[in-house]
Amino acid sequence: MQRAFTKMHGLGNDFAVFDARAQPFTPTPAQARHIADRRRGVGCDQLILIEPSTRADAFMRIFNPDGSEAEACGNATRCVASLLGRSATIETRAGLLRTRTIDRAVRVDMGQARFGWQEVPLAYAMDTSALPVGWDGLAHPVALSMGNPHLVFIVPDVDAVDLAALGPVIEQDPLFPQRINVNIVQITSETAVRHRVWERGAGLTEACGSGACAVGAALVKRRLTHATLTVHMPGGALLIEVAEDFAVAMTGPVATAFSGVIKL
Ligand SMILES: N[C@H](CCC[C@H](N)C(=O)O)C(=O)O
Repeated sequence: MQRAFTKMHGLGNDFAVFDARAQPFTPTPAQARHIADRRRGVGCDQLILIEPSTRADAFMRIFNPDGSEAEACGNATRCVASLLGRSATIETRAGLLRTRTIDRAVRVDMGQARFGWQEVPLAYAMDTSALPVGWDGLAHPVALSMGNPHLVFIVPDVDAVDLAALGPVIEQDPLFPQRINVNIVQITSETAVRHRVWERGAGLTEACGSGACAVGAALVKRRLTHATLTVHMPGGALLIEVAEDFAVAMTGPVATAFSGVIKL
């Protein structure tokens, strides 16, 4: 079987996007791993499927390179929104997301950050605004869900953290029944931060949209920054706006690299 795809990225967080609205396609975990493989397949941080939806302009499914399916993907939501036109509603497992494309930037209402321990989820009850846990100098993170699970550690210097070593250990800790995305953030001013991420099921990526939203919500929860802030990641920056009810909006660029066909 041959399948056409569009290779896109949001700040270097890259995706193989398959439009499955006309031709249904559900990759097996092995096929998702093959497509994401940067030597044997297309190569991407996530495989994205656009499917029909009865509630929105499209349903978006998200597969990590390890074959696991995720509930949310901020950067891919911006990419798919840019394919659907000026303002679109996209349904994911996390719910309905409203998007608006203004020139080359896309704004996504990513929904409310959820801080309940069962919403993250954690394996048992804890104060999610400062978990009483630590790993090699990373301590007292904020735990929350943006539809997908996130941990946010506030650190003095993001470059001093060996995230490649610590990320997988924390991601797989039994405290997180569905594993977790591991974010570290350094506050550089009231309205700007530096962010690095170890993504669940994907590892280190250049940027993480839901992670940037989680960072904004965590810092506002801890009253450490302004509610509108710029999150700087290795691949570029996102504007994050956190509302009173912890609804989070994210605005940033998208790019299409090329189209292709892969044999499965
Ligand atoms: N690895 C994430 C999904 C992709 C998130 C990221 N690429 C984004 O832009 O939000 C997870 O398993 O929850």
